[in-house]
Amino acid sequence: MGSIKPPSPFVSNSIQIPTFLETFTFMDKPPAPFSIPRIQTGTREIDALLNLIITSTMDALTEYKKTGAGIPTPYATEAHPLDNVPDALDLKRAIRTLEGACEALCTTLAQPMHTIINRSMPFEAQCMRLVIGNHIADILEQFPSGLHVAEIASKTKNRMNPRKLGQVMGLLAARGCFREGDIRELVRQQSSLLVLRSTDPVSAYAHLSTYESGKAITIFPETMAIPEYVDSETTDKCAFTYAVQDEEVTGFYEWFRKHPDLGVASAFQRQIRGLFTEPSMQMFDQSMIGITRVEGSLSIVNNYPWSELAQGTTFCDVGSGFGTIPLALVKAHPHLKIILQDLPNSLEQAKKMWNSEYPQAIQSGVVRFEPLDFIAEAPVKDQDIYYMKHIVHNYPDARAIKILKNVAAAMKPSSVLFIHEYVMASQDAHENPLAAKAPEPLLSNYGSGNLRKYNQDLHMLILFNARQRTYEQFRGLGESAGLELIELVDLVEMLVLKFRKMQDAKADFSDGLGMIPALRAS
Ligand SMILES: C[S@@+](CC[C@H](N)C(=O)[O-])C[C@H]1O[C@@H](n2cnc3c(N)ncnc32)[C@H](O)[C@@H]1O
Repeated sequence: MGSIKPPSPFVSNSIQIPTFLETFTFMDKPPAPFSIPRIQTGTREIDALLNLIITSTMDALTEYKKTGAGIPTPYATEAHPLDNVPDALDLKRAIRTLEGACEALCTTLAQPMHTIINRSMPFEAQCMRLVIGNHIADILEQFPSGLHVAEIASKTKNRMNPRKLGQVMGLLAARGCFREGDIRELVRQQSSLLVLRSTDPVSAYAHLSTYESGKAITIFPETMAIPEYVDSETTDKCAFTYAVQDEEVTGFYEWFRKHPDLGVASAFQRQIRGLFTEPSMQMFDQSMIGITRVEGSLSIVNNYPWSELAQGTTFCDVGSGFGTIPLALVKAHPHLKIILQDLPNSLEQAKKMWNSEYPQAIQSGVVRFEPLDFIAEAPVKDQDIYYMKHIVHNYPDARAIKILKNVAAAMKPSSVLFIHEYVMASQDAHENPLAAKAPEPLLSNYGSGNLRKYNQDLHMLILFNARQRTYEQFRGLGESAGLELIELVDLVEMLVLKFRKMQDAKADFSDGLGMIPALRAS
């Protein structure tokens, strides 16, 4: 037997790999350019991944440093310093690389069977649903130093079985949610779990993902072999409607309206401030507020030159839900005038929310509420800006084009339409001029660093037979509706695509798509 050579020692180019603390102190002295140690393991790709992990960690730490709130620790129990910051684009950028690199390193070094089986057991989603539905985070919040799982179980509505709840909490603790104490059954609240309290919209979004979407994803593989479903492009023949086929609903939204007592609604209806009339839809709207926070959509408020727009510029949110974005916008830029348009029920809820959050906007007429069925009719005419977030992704192409044509019909020549959506990576890396190019050796789409985008794509598939689209697909949809794409705003996780009515001259894309320089993707 030949001798086995010992692995060569890891050399870190004369500089020791700094601990986070040392690194942070180092960065505290601005004039000194900080140098990242070059790690040499003997494998170029591994070195590159390790370096990405270090540099992106430093970038994330810098963001915490900027807030002055300090760096979160894994077991902190207080509110997370950046959880409610509307504009955390630089942190998002750092985490995208960090997650992509960490996962790439693990999947490179782990045995493939380890990776495959881990991916095949997404049990935590249903454990999360159980925990949300039983208000475990609300119970734990009353006991900052922790509570025995048997006591938690005894405080739940149906007095859950403590042993079984313990198993559920054990898995969630292993996945970074909740924290087990020194005695296994002592469970403490962790800061990340504060968002699971029933008053937090992120919790509504998590419940939607695990209950309604959970039903659909479980049955989805079967639908890929059922003749009426396999090639269906309509919302009444998707995985979700198959999962609830006994009820003969025509789609997701109809099911919601029929079930004020199920899903997201049942988990929350007693917790919400009594503002709303229709619990299921109120909770859907809550979950939309949750997703708005998670995906960082509010960063549009700080990353577009709203203040340069003329006094009285009109902004019409088509399919507004609560109108979370215009609410934040008009608070920051009171010279804008807002119209919210949605189906009558949703609009009633929106009006109540604005009345509670910003009544002066209603009193002064800065905001108006105009019912609309965007499939059957055009929105209010001649607005300066039309805005649609998470609307186009709910519909297969034919429907999406119909909706866009209705918007185009309302637009005057100077109007613009903002479509705020996830934009998928396309086969052609050059197709989307703003697509952030992931550093090597990450996958060009950042791999797991962009996981939510891919999950959202599946979400649209199973609930609506729809999809998230590529830049090129958006441009094509726009052209089919008489709209041309003239500008993009990169918000890291999502993009805003700006269209105008098709004019004789094509837009000039040579200058970064007419981007305002400050908004160009980094
Ligand atoms: C996915 S939600 C997005 C809500 C909001 N834009 C946001 O991002 O938070 C879709 C919205 O479209 C509304 N909607 C569905 N069908 C509609 C229709 N035919 N006409 C007008 N609004 C509709 C729903 O009521 C809901 O508020």
